[in-house]
Amino acid sequence: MSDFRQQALDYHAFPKPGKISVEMTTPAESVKDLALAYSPGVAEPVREIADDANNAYKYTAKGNLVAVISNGTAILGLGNLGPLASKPVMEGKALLFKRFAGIDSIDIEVTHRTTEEFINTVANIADTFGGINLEDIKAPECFEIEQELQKRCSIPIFHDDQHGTAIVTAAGMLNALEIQGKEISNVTIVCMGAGAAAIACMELLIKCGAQREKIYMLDRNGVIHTRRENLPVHKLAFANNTDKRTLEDVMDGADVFVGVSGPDVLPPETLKMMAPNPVVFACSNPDPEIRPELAMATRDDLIMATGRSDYPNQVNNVLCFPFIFRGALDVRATAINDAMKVAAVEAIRAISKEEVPEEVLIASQSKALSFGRDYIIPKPMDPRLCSRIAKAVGQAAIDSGVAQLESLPTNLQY
Ligand SMILES: NC(=O)C1=CN([C@@H]2O[C@H](COP(=O)(O)OP(=O)(O)OC[C@H]3O[C@@H](n4cnc5c(N)ncnc54)[C@H](OP(=O)(O)O)[C@@H]3O)[C@@H](O)[C@H]2O)C=CC1
Ligand SMILES: CC(=O)C(=O)O
Ligand SMILES: [Mg+2]
Repeated sequence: MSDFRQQALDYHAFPKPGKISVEMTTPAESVKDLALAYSPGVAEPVREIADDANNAYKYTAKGNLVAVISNGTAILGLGNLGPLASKPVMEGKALLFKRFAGIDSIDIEVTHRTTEEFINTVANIADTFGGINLEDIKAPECFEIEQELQKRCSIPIFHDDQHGTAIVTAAGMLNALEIQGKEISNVTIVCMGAGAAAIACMELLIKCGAQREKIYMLDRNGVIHTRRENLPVHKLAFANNTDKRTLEDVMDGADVFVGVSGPDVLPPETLKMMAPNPVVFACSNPDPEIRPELAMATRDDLIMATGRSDYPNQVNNVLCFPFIFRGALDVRATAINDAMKVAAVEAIRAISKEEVPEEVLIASQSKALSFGRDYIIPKPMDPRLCSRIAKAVGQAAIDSGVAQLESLPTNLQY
């Protein structure tokens, strides 16, 4: 067994199996404590909440609690391995919520027969939480699930693989294009993958100025074009009126490659075909569409990003989901809307251009980091992410009318 594989398994097995636990926040030592915490004292907040549901934010953990919910149908780029196998990833997301944004989070893996059954299960438990982060649910079911839950629930429902990924991709892409001296409105974009992450990334890039006609999206059957039959509706929106059919056809002269598909699908010979100064986001996890070493050895004019922590330029939704939920929870937002997403994009972009604090250099084992080819986007452990993104998102929620509080709380702990 490789060293790293064993280390990863040990990390998950010790000192206790798993990565998260539940802690008490009030004393429970004496008879008096128990009388307050449980019977008879607990009846008082019960009555208050029965009178007014908003009191759940005052007397329970709801307001700082996010459920990470999956059915395991698209676990990273590993595929449909079922709900239980997704648990390490979902515990990981819960760990990241706590570590980076102080949000208590619990993972829930749902076994279901139909999409409707999944939706009913989540809708029926939604009131327990301040927000729901849907994770690793494959397309096309993820679209119906998110839309239906948003209709049925009064808390933010956010499919991280769609919107978290799109927000970080947009922030990184706008910065990378700026460094490469290219305008988003002029670039030709190849998107490998046509699922949850791909559709949301391309839709947000279009909102940021990219032209739909200049986007070529591919799935396992090659380029998605207008003459392909039986395209599902989410792919139809990206059907390009083109004679190009293969990855090579569309990569010839392309400025941007976004990979949200699977491992090793971008051969070096194809990378060579791109226009000068290209941007390559190979974001499939854990194994990217092309390994950075290979890409950098193939040409030296590219900006390269992956979804991984162990290379420069980590384009990964970890830079978004803890902080966008922090902002949403802080103002009791009922939804996460486009205004909040754009606020997150801008906040992430801005931090990338500022001086990097010493603690971030130490945590990322870097001697120096400054805006440029190898630093297009902040490091996840940058403490500015929480305060800056959360405040921008909270304010956007207030301004766009989805916050239940009228202003940002004054006692924020970050
Ligand atoms: N860095 C990050 O932050 C994130 C990265 N990702 C990565 O993106 C990938 C997709 O995730 P997600 O969108 O949630 O999953 P989905 O199951 O919703 O979509 C997967 C898509 O990838 C396509 N695909 C898979 N393998 C290949 C291949 N060999 N060649 C061409 N297309 C392929 C599928 O094609 P078809 O439609 O034909 O089946 C499908 O369109 C994963 O690797 C995941 O790790 C996802 C979210 C965040
Ligand atoms: C990062 C992530 O959410 C994924 O790869 O699915
Ligand atoms: Mg995911």
